[in-house]
Amino acid sequence: MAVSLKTPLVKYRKGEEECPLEMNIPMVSAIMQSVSGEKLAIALAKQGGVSFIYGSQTIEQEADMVRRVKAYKKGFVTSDSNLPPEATLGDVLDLKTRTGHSTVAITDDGTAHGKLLGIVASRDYRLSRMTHDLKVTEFMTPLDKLVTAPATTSLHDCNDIIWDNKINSLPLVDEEGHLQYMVFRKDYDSHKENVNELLDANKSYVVGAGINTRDYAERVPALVEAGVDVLCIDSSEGFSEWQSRTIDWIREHYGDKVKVGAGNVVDRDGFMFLAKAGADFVKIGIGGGSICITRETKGIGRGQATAVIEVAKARDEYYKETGIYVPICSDGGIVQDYHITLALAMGADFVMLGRYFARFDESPTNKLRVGGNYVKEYWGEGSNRARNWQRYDLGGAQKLSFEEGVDSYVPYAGPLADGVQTTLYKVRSTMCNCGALSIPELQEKARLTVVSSTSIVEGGSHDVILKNNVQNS
Ligand SMILES: NC(=O)C1=CN([C@@H]2O[C@H](COP(=O)(O)OP(=O)(O)OC[C@H]3O[C@@H](n4cnc5c(N)ncnc54)[C@H](O)[C@@H]3O)[C@@H](O)[C@H]2O)C=CC1
Ligand SMILES: O=c1[nH]c(=O)c2[nH+]cn([C@@H]3O[C@H](COP(=O)(O)O)[C@@H](O)[C@H]3O)c2[nH]1
Ligand SMILES: [K+]
Repeated sequence: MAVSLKTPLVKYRKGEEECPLEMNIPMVSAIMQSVSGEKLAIALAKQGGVSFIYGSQTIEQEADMVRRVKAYKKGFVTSDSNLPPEATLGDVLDLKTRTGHSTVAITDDGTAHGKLLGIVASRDYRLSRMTHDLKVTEFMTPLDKLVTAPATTSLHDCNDIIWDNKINSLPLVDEEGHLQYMVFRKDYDSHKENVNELLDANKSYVVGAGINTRDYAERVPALVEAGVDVLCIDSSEGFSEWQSRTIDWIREHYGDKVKVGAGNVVDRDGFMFLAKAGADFVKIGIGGGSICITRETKGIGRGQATAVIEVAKARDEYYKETGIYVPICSDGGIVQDYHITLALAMGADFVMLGRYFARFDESPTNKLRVGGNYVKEYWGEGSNRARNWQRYDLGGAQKLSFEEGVDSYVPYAGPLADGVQTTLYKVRSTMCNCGALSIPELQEKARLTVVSSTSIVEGGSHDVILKNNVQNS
């Protein structure tokens, strides 16, 4: 389909200059422990969107996650299964159970970047003939019998070496013999280009990170140093002096070079406040998230559609007055794929999703089997589980005594790439129905109408006996 889902992530003088940071799809992942870790960030950037790495962790941990996303090289894997030469067959088997990987690098210090001594793969041992206390050095394929390549070898050449030598994995070593990466034969298919992938000028994946309105003077420099592309202040309350102070501090120290979104707001005044404070984008949504109980606990918030429609008007008004287009993001509450299309039609430039992404393989949480179904864990940033990492307080040392989010399970949904591609196929298809080949065109052409509850029932399958539900006795 010739439909473009390109959309601006940060403000720009529309009509006069290119947006300095655009996405290829209108999706970002929520600033949450249970959603946006480095794996999800890489998987989403491959599809053309951006993750905001969660800020509810130490500055060092967050900066390290950003650094690892920026350092990621497609097809080059940092080995997660490594053992020292003293290790035994028993250790190999234990490690295999833990990582699920059957290729183990034997390095002098047992780390991913130690001096490479050999490789153990399944074909190197026979459990029926060997005891668990046998040393790996007795049965590994030693370095002098291994095919390796210099760390600077291109992925294309690595794949040729793998095919020519009929091997399953190729270790890449630096000049001192330290292991740098592994390239695996089975990953070959995923090495092919992703047409939508979102890269910076150095061909690294684009990644965002969440910040707060307290430790920004330390956190922002660490994230910038790690190579972050865009920041976002993570809070339920954007219409606040704390946020303008945070943006002021960033402008004072970095000018416009460091991009920072702010939020959340739910009305015109909130948007105008943040736009004037200098936010690069503005995030909308209080209380609508699937794990949010803010409206129930505090009685604040607003219906998501009402909020998006009002803020979109304010954005257009601000653009008319100043020539600056400040993109807006609808955050939370997306359940059906078509809700994304609706949010865009109502004027959002992109959407932020938590529950949606938490369901995929790449989210950082455990996959469990509950009641015969696979699920993944998903918890709110305002839940005790998330807050326990520490920062939560009300100005002083006193801990908040009530939760604003829940801890939950969501149905497991497989790999992110498949999920996102299916979702966006539907979005594009609806855009075609509306005669729109781009998001701005959708915003202009889509006709929104209020529906009754009867109409919603009518819209689903009804008054038929679904074959799936017929019990065969
Ligand atoms: N979108 C939503 O509806 C909601 C989202 N959340 C999520 O929960 C997490 C926590 O959100 P919030 O509770 O809004 O966090 P927050 O850190 O923005 O605010 C917590 C409290 O600290 C105060 N505060 C902020 N900066 C301060 C400073 N520099 N000095 C002193 N006091 C300061 C605030 O006024 C507020 O009372 C975020 O991840 C947020 O996205 C939580 C509730 C609702
Ligand atoms: O009231 C809340 N308590 C929480 O604990 C909480 N954690 C996240 N969020 C917000 O929910 C958004 C994700 O929503 P979805 O799961 O519906 O995509 C996120 O992007 C946040 O805006 C919270 N809101
Ligand atoms: K809710």
